[in-house]
Amino acid sequence: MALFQLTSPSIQYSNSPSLYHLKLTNPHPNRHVFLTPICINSSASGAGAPNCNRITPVSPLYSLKPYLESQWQPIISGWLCSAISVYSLSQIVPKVGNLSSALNTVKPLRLQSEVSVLGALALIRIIACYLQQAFLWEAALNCAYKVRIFVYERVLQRDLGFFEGENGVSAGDVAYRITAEASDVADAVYYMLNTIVPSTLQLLAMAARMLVISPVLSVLSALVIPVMALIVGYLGDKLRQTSNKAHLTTASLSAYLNEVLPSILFVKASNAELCENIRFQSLASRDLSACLEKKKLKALIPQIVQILYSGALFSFCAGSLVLSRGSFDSSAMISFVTSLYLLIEPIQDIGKAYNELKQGEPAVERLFSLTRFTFQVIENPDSVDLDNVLGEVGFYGISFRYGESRQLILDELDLHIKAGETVAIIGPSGGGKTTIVKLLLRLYDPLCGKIVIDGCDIRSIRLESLRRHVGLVSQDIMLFSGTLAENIGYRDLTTKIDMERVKLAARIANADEFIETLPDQYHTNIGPRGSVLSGGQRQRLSIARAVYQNPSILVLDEATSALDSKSESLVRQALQCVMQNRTVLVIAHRLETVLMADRILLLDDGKLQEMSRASLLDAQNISLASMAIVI
Ligand SMILES: Nc1ncnc2c1ncn2[C@@H]1O[C@H](COP(=O)(O)OP(=O)(O)OP(=O)(O)O)[C@@H](O)[C@H]1O
Repeated sequence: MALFQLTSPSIQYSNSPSLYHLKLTNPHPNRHVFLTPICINSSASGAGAPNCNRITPVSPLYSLKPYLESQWQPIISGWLCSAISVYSLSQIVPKVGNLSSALNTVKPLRLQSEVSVLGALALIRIIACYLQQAFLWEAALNCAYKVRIFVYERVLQRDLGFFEGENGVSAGDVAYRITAEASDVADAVYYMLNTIVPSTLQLLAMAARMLVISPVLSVLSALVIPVMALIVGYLGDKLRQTSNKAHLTTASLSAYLNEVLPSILFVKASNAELCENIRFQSLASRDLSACLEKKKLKALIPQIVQILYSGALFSFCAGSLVLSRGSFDSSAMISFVTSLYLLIEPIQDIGKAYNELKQGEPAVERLFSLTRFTFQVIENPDSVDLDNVLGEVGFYGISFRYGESRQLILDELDLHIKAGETVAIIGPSGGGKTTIVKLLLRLYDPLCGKIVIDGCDIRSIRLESLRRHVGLVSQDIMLFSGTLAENIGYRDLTTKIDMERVKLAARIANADEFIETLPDQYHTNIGPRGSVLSGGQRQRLSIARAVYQNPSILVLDEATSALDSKSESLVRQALQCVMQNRTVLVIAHRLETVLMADRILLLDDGKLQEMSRASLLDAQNISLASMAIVI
């Protein structure tokens, strides 16, 4: 996480009333940071006070500036090639005129030399054009690559609250933005780079040549440009709107697929293929209409440019014949018309680039909107690393709720767990047991109260250090495509997985017995989300992963819920072994697992109360059952 210090004592105003500049210094100078410029619109507040509710980006494309700057080398190379290409084109045009007079005079030697010079120039232009496109695509794709990397890094930094709850952003939407929309950004950047210099150069070169031949006709032909600009501008704005709509419909399609396909087992078991087909068709048809509208508009803009300019070309050709009678020779006439024709090409390119930019704008905006946020869980710049953790945990006066309008889930809750102790928390479904775990991992911060580990407030511990010392076996088993070893040694995935530790962890979690029966043992690929494994095997694998991490505090959130009784007893033996050297917080619904704990606490109405084993057993069939506690 990059924290910035505001060094300017006050906000400085620029000449523009709608822009404020903040001076920020990065206290981590060795870390590369991109800032997204924003404009704070103060018009509603008057007297220059910034209205923080009305923060809008200066322009979505402006966010790309630092990425473009980092690609200056291929950009300059591409533009140099375009200058060579335009120069050769500007030499070709008069040569075409000369060729026509050479044809008239029928001088074979002159004809031969004109043809060879023209051929050489054409070859130079072809090579330069190719290199120009290659360099500019390199810059555009590198730019999109860097944007992707940055956006994904920021997405991973976002608080858990961004991904869950009623306003949570779906994984499919995020995936669509980082894949497809980032590709749209590459296209927009390419067309922008290809227009700024190459098309402008060609336009200027051809316009200069026309001016030399006939200033009057040139000025007349230039009159068409403002008319075109107005029409294209209007259509471009429409294109941006339809493009935004198309991005949203495709993103919802992607979000839908990301939600349903991982649950294919349930869909099939519920005979829901037809229903899902209907839901998909409805989303796909909305996407179809939006994309069709966008494509039609995209196809229309260059055609309008072409019609306008072809009409102009026709009128000017006819006009030039009348006006220039006697004043143009045939070669000047051919040069003028060729220049005019070649002037259309960059104008069309500008039209296309404008299309791409308008289409890319919403993509850039949606991508960078993922990166603009304020942390809810803030890491204190002075936070410390914990080296050796004994595992004493304390919750003092903790209150918490998800969102201001919601009711309290935890209400001044107190909990003290001694180092090395195993505590089981039971309680009604939805009572807040998992929420306690989220708070311990600092995935959310409590409204009030404090949580301490070995006497140290977790707000003053570096998040990475805190989460290294607290291992979690969660309710939803999270496994990734890859081998068994990669899943167990997940912590060291990008460094070096210690195979000895992997095997030891698998043995402790009683996962080794099934792993060793597999053909590739620890190197067996477990498929998407561990689909080749049974529920019990997946659960033991996730326990092995927590054991590999060797945390001082282990949280088992219903870790044995998916096990059959044989596996559960195997895992229970394993857990007993794991529990010996660490603090364990068990959230369990199974009586056997609960009874493994040193202490049992009941979470009810946001508060914890201790239960004796005897009362737990007594109450098993009466009051606990009436509180909807599953044991
Ligand atoms: N991200 C969230 N946004 C809004 N509400 C949430 C969120 N996560 C959980 N809740 C709500 O908070 C309450 C407590 O949830 P929690 O998952 O902590 O319960 P639990 O005791 O672990 O339940 P279970 O035993 O069924 O897993 C529930 O009512 C749940 O609907």
